[in-house]
Order: sequence, then structure tokens, then C-alpha cells
Amino acid sequence: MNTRKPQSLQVVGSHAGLPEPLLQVQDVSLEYRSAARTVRATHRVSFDVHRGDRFVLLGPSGCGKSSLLKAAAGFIAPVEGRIALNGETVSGPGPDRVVVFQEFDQLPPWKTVRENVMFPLLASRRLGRRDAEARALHWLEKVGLAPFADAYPHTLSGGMKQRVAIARALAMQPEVLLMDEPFAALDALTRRKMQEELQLLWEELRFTLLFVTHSIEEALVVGNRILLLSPHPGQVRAELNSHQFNLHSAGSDAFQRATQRIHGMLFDEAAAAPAVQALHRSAAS
Ligand SMILES: Nc1ncnc2c1ncn2[C@@H]1O[C@H](COP(=O)(O)OP(=O)(O)OP(=O)(O)O)[C@@H](O)[C@H]1O
Repeated sequence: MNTRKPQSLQVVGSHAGLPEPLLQVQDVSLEYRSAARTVRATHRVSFDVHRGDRFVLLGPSGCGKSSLLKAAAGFIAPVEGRIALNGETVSGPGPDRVVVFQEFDQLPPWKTVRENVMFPLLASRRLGRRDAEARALHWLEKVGLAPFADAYPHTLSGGMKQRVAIARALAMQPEVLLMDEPFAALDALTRRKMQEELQLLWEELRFTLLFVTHSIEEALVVGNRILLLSPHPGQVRAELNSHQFNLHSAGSDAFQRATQRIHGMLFDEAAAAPAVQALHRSAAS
């Protein structure tokens, strides 16, 4: 658990001295094209995710957060720019990037909890049936659902379904776990509990996380780095270090100040300008 005293938010500039990023998003523009029109979802967005990061994409509805996550997953291709994992251009989906979605129906209802977790391990031919079953049970234990291994998804609460989806994703041991507003459909108490459980899992396993949310509080609690995106089409407003915050600092003065500052950067052009200038200044130095 992070017990460091909360400090003020730092705008991130240069990453000089850091090892090669695990996931690189370079000048990525994403578009949806139909015969009638073209929608530009993001405009030349760049960011680097390092191994063990809890990297959050934060911005208003429609700024292209989910589109960026889908592009990192390989479901959609950039119209300009490049996404690379371990230096290799992402050209399609792969078992090294697993997505947890918001929707509870991401679990096939005809499979038990155990079979749901086993399914990608078997489909990707990572493991044979016996090993897949052992691994599924291991991960169900980690998320506290081993007693429900033989249950069907419709008998579970929303939070339990999301735990199964997390177990299923982590069982694949992906290079990056991609989460698209995974707790947004849960009630406030369950959402907080799930954020805590995710934090505890990360403390234990140090996986790499790319997490989408439009909640400033959730971004501060979940992330160690936050990319702020402008309204549609999404462009980078600023990148912040937020490792000093966690569920225990939520509600503190420093947390409230950080929330207000981010709110200003996201929604108030005048407040955003100095942050972006600071970003450029430190990137140039
Ligand atoms: N399949 C699609 N076809 C056409 N346009 C799309 C499609 N998916 C997304 N868009 C558009 O792309 C833009 C970005 O959408 P996206 O879902 O990535 O934003 P978001 O930041 O995740 O929003 P939200 O927080 O509301 O989920 C929006 O203008 C949206 O209408």
C-alpha cells in the first residue's frame, strides 16, 4: 500500500533515462469512416506506457478514450501514427493484450465461471484442458470467486461478473491489461471495493495496466500516470504523475486540490493552457 505523503500533481515532460516503453502510442489519429461521413476520434495522440505502469486515459465523453484502447488492442488501425508493443507495430488483436470491458455481458452466459476463465487459455492454445483448469481456479481464488467456479454468470452480481472478467484477463498473463471503464456500471460502494481489489492485485503482481475512465477521482485512485485528453477529437492536454494518491488519500485536501486542478485542465481552456505550456517547457529542457 502506498503510504507516501500526498504531494501536488506533477506535469510530466521528458522521459529521458527511462527504459524503452512497453507500449508506444506515437502521433495516433483514429477515424471511423462510413459512406456518409468520417468521424475523427483522436488527433495525433502520443504517450508511452512502461512496464508496471497503471496508465490512465482520462477525458470527457467522446474524446476517444475507448477508441485509443481499441487501437492498442488491435481492433482498429490508426489512420496516422503508430502503436507498438515491445517495439513491434500492433497490427491486430493478440493474447498479449486482453481487454476488460464495462458491459456485464462480456461473459458467455452458457459457460460456467470456471469455463469462462478457461476459454481464452484454450482458444489461444496457451494451455491444455487440465492446466487451463488449474490456472482458472488459481485466478478465481485470487479474486475471491473460487467457491463460484461452477456457477453461471446470470447468478452473479455485477461486481462478481467484473471479477470473473479480471480473473479471465489476468489468467492470460498479458503484456498489458486493457480496461475500458470496467467499474462504471457498478454502484458506488462496489466500484470503490473493485478499485481497492485492483490496487491490491497490482501490489501483488505489478502487471501493466492501461485504464480508461471519465472519472477524475477514479483516475487518481487507480493510476500512477494520467493522460488528459481534450474534448472531441481527443488531443493530449497534459500528462501527470499521480502515484502519490490511492483510496486512502481520497477525500484529503491534496486529493481535492488535484481533482480541482485536473477538472480545470480538462474543462477550462484558460487553466489548461499553463499546464500544456509547462508540458512543452519540460519536454524541451
Ligand atoms: N463505431 C463507431 N462508428 C462511428 N463513430 C464512432 C464509433 N465509435 C466511436 N465513434 C465516435 O468516435 C468518437 C470517440 O468515441 P469514443 O467512444 O472513443 O470516446 P470516449 O472518450 O471513450 O467516450 P465515452 O466516455 O462516452 O465512452 C465519438 O465522437 C464517437 O461518436
